[in-house]
Amino acid sequence: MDSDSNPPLHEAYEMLLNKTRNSNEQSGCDDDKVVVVVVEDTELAVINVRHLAESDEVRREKCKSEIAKASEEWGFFQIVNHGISNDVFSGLRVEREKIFQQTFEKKSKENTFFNFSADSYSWGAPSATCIRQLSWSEAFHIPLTDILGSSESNTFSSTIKEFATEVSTLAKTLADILAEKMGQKCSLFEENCLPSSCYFRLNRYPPCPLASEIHGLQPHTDSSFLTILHQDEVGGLQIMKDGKWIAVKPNPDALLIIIGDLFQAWSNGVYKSLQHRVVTNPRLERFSMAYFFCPSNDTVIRSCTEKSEYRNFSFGEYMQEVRDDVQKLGYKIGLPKFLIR
Ligand SMILES: O=C(O)CCC(=O)C(=O)O
Ligand SMILES: [Fe+2]
Repeated sequence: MDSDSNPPLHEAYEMLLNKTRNSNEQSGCDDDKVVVVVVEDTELAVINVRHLAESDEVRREKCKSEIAKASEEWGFFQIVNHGISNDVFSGLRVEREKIFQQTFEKKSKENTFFNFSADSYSWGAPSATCIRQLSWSEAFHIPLTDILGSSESNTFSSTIKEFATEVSTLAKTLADILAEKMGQKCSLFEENCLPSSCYFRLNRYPPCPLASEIHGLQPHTDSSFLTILHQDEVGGLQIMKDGKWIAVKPNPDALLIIIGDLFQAWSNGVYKSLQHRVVTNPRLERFSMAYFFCPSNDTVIRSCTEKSEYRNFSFGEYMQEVRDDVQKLGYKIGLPKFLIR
């Protein structure tokens, strides 16, 4: 990628390094290195979702149970035969290239061609106060309402629209299965998680010569009900299980499903919102794209169980807390703030 396109990550790194050297402030940054922990490269569950369309009920139910079990035990699974065509992904790759190749200056400004607001673009973690909070990456985080609601016609918006239509059906199918396995038949997703309330994110991780020291993306949970993630062949995604980071081997045929905070709150902790992070690569550029299955801002998330660990909250309120914490602290707190004490 052209040097004009890259965000000033090196400068941000130097600045944070100097800041750490010159100050004794701790501010949640007591450990300025990425903690090196055991990484196991295991075979993670791969679920063939074609079975959901089978006439044989036993096979259908078995597949649904696998989905629920993985969401309870891991908060993560991979799916194959998901029905989203390779053509859609090829189209997305072309558009992604175009959008990241623009100059950094252009990316950071309001973009009328792509119809994005300036805050769709982010890089490096702007409110990082120490190196541990720096993410060696850039991203476009796009509210799908900006694209689906626009009459703008260009290859970027038509490719995203096509993807959004296919992926939203998949997301809703998975969410309905998870609700059914909690004994709930509800209209929550049908009524509140419309394609236009969801988000699409394009991530780019430039090669990082300081690989062992910095994250590509700092550890976090997703604020969605669930996330559908596509990663390229480079690798770097790690998930947290029983206190260990586990590397997710790239599988070109699979999509990754990550349970987010809203499902954890809604299921009162039965489904686990998964901590994950991306580690950098010293030589290779990496890309990923994520679809966040989210409700409208005014949707109230209340547990489907009689008693809940979490108080009720609206999605809008939740996101506001997340934004405020990231701004103030450099990182997200998320669900622990909503625990009933
Ligand atoms: O790049 C990846 O593999 C993970 C991206 C991610 O976690 C996110 O965008 O929330
Ligand atoms: Fe994530």
